[in-house]
Order: sequence, then C-alpha cells, then structure tokens
Amino acid sequence: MTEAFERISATSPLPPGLRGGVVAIGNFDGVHRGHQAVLERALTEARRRGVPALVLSFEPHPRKVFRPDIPLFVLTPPPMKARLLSLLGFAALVEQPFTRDFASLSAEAFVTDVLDRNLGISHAVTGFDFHFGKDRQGGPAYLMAAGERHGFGVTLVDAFRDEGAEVVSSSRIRTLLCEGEVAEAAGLLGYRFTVESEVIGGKRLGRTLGFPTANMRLWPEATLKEGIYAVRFRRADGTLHDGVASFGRRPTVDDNGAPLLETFVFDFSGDLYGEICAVSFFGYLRSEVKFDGLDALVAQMKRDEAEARALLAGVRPLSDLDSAIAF
Ligand SMILES: Cc1cc2nc3c(=O)[nH]c(=O)nc-3n(C[C@H](O)[C@H](O)[C@H](O)COP(=O)(O)O)c2cc1C
Ligand SMILES: Nc1ncnc2c1ncn2[C@@H]1O[C@H](COP(=O)(O)OP(=O)(O)O)[C@@H](O)[C@H]1O
Repeated sequence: MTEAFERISATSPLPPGLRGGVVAIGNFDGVHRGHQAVLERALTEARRRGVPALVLSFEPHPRKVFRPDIPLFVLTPPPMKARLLSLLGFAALVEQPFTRDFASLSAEAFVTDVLDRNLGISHAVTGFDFHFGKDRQGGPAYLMAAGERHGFGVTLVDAFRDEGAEVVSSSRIRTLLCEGEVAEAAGLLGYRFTVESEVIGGKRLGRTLGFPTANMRLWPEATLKEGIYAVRFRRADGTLHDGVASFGRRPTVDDNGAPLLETFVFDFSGDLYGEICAVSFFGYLRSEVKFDGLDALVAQMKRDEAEARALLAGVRPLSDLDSAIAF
C-alpha cells in the first residue's frame, strides 16, 4: 500500500513488479459506483492472490475516436481517474492509446498482445457488458474462453443498480451534471464530482469587489451546468477550504467569454496562481445573472456566500472515497 501509484502507457513494457497482476479492464469514466463494484472485486482478487491490482483503460475514450463529431463530456480526465484509482488502492493505471489502428485489432490479438504478452495478467475483472476487439467481436464469453487458453482467470461483475434499481452509468451522471444536479450525481458517483486544474489569472477585478476568485478552465467538453455552486476547494498541499464558485461567462463584466470556473475561497488569503487545485461540487445555488452594476453583483455574491456556508456546514461524506477527496 505504501508504494507509489504509477500511470503507465501500455506502449512501454510494464515494470516487472507489476506483471502477473489482477487487471480491471474498462474505461471507468467517472469511476462511479458501478465501476467501483468492478474495481473492488479486482482489489479483492489481487489481495487474495498477493499480486498487484491494476486498471487497464483506453485513452482517449473510444467514443471520441468512433464519434469525433459528437463532443463527449469526459467525467474523469486521466489525472483525476488516476487519483481516484490510487485512493481506491490500485498499484497502477495502464493507459492503452486508443487509435483507429488499435480498434481494428482482433479480439484474439488484444488478448495475446496486451493482456498476455505486455501485462502478463493472472486474472481479469470486467463489467458484464465489456466488449473488445474489432467490431466488438470479443464479449464476456470470449474472454472466459481466452482466459482458459492463455491461463488467466476471469471474473465478470453484474450491472450495479442504484436504490431505485436503475443501472448506474456514466451517461446518467453526465446528464445530471448538465442539469446542475450535482447532489444526485454524487449519489451515483459515490463521491462529489471534482475537477482539477491550474489556477490562472483573470481581470483582477474580484479582489476590488472583496471577492477574489481562483480561476480555472475546465476542458471544453465539460458541459457542467453554468451557475453558482457551493464547493470545497483543495489546494496542492491537500488543505481544504469551503467556497462558493461560479461556472459561467460573467455576463455582468464580460462579453460572453468562454466558461470559467471561479472560486471565492472562504477564510483564505494568499497567492494561488499556478497551483493545481481541485474543486468538489456540493450543491447548485442559482443560475448566472446579468446585473445592472457591480453593487448588485456584490450584494448577490454575499447572499451566495451565506447560502454556501450554510449548505456546507451540514454535509457528510458519502464514502471513504468521498472522505479522501472532499473532506
Ligand atoms: C459566488 C459568485 C457568484 C457570481 N455570480 C455572477 C453572476 O450572477 N453574474 C455575473 O456576471 N458574474 C458572476 N460572478 C462572476 C464575477 O463577475 C467575477 O468573479 C468577477 O467579475 C471577478 O472577475 P475576475 O476573477 O476576473 O477578477 C460570480 C462570481 C462568484 C464567485
Ligand atoms: N479567498 C480567496 N479566494 C480566491 N482567490 C484568492 C483568495 N485570496 C487570495 N486569492 C488570490 O487572488 C486571485 C484572484 O484575485 P482576483 O482579483 O479575482 O483576480 P483574477 O481573477 O484576475 O485572478 C486568486 O487566483 C488567488 O491567487
């Protein structure tokens, strides 16, 4: 558990200490509760065998390669996915570059080249619906049979359903986030939706209003609903602060710029420029408004701050993962 987590490209040879592991295979975008059921199973199998637990995922997300015309809101860009997997207890995230060439590999070539030769896996764990290889020719039954031929075991994990018996999926979570339903999204993720990015400079107006804001750019496909949120802000050194954030285009002061995440960090003063910080979303407060002047904006920001403080005073962790990320 004390060894450092590694993020490795599947194109380079696996460090010898990581060969022979139990490998959870899939995209795991969001690392949601359904993914966690698969991932926990892999961790259990690895502990039982005394071998490392790894995740094999595909980068970029295959949907971006097959449907480049439809923007995909990736929930966990690779560094965030790696952080979550590390917190869950994995030794490494192995990223297989997903190209058209790779997608045209046969199911057998995927098993032989990647699982067997490169990773030397002892056991594979996947979700019930994992398909792989050209035209999705390899499914769960194929993987089981391939495991027998190549000498690795296979565990398939059933669809994970929420309390309402609906299957938990990345697409449901994307839809909820597009609607600003961050509390519901957290229920499916098992932790508060969190973004990580470098703090950049802005107009330097916030400080003159009494509301300096740490500005971060999200990735362009992040279609989180624009508006004002109660958040937790984590600095690079791990310290946490409550805050209130606006994700939007600042219509009062700007001519519809690109959306920016701006966090007013409570009970903090100091320089955050250039720091990689994380913002976890706890509640949606309101939509952005074009105010007549800065006085009206500041009066509303004061009310937002009070509302966020009250909301955040009553929150509890949803899981160990949530505790590690946002508490
Ligand atoms: C809690 C909060 C609420 C905000 N609400 C609005 C809003 O409703 N309309 C708006 O135009 N800008 C809003 N903003 C963005 C401010 O206009 C922006 O933070 C301010 O102009 C400072 O800009 P700067 O960070 O570039 O200096 C909000 C910011 C915060 C932190
Ligand atoms: N409580 C705070 N919340 C957010 N940022 C703060 C805070 N105190 C100091 N800062 C610093 O001030 C910067 C934001 O100031 P601001 O005037 O809004 O300028 P800009 O948005 O142009 O960067 C942050 O990036 C950070 O370095």
